[in-house]
Amino acid sequence: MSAPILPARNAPILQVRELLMRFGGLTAVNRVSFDAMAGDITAVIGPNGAGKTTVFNLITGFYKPSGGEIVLNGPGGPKPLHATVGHRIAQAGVARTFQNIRLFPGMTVLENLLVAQHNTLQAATFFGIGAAFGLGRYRQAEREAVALARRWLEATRLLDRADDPAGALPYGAQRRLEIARAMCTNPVLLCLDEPAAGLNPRESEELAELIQLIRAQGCSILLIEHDMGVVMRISDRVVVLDHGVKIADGTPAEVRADERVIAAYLGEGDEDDVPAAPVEGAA
Ligand SMILES: Nc1ncnc2c1ncn2[C@@H]1O[C@H](COP(=O)(O)OP(=O)(O)OP(=O)(O)O)[C@@H](O)[C@H]1O
Repeated sequence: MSAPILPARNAPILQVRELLMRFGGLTAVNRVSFDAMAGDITAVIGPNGAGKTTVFNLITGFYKPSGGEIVLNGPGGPKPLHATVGHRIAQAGVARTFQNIRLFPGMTVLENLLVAQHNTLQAATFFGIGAAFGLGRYRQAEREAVALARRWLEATRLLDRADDPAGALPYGAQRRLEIARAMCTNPVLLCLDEPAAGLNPRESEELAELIQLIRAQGCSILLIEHDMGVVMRISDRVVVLDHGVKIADGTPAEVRADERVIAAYLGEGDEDDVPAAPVEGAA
């Protein structure tokens, strides 16, 4: 598998410009602009209803914006995601996970990862014709798909559960499987929507390590997360939304010292979520 040609670190992998999303009379995302740098973990945070998931849904093609631009600087050059249909966005190298886990619970763990590679397998086998005739090219593509799945099962510590139904895994393991499935599409940008939701502190710590491992392998990450311990520890840059508007954008240290950010969280009654620094040595 040849490595995709990507922008150098410190060049944007994703450029969001004046992004606008209206639902009837409600402006959920109001002219938001930010860059996500190649090789970075960029967090998008904000109180409930700030517009975070809507931004993700716009980047990944679930919604079409009312205005503005989203450009991915992927292996094939700049791609205007705002004018690209959802499955083409996935093919361009953007993968995502969801707030609510969306696996195939009756399929095995391994099968969930092979289904994620369906498009690659089809393309390698002349849309299934090769498979029907048992062509070598199909078997080769299948071997590569299983090898990629095994690699991510190892990274997510799920290899020993490969043959179990996905629905039988504990919650934290299902969250890791969702990430493994997204990584089996070989993305250049991974969008994680609240990956730490429902995890205990040890699982959150392991998740933070997994996200850092993914970044170390050259995949840029966009992260929505309410767990400020995770966000402040692993993010290179933090974008803060409030009522659909960007109110801050900077390093974790800059953002947590920002008066507007503190006021936005306190104003929403989410005092527990105020982005304070993680306490050293805390469990
Ligand atoms: N499909 C939709 N139709 C109408 N309104 C929507 C739709 N999706 C989101 N909204 C509204 O847009 C606003 C932003 O919602 P969004 O889910 O993006 O916020 P969020 O920051 O992800 O919140 P949370 O942290 O609670 O998940 C909210 O007022 C929400 O009710």
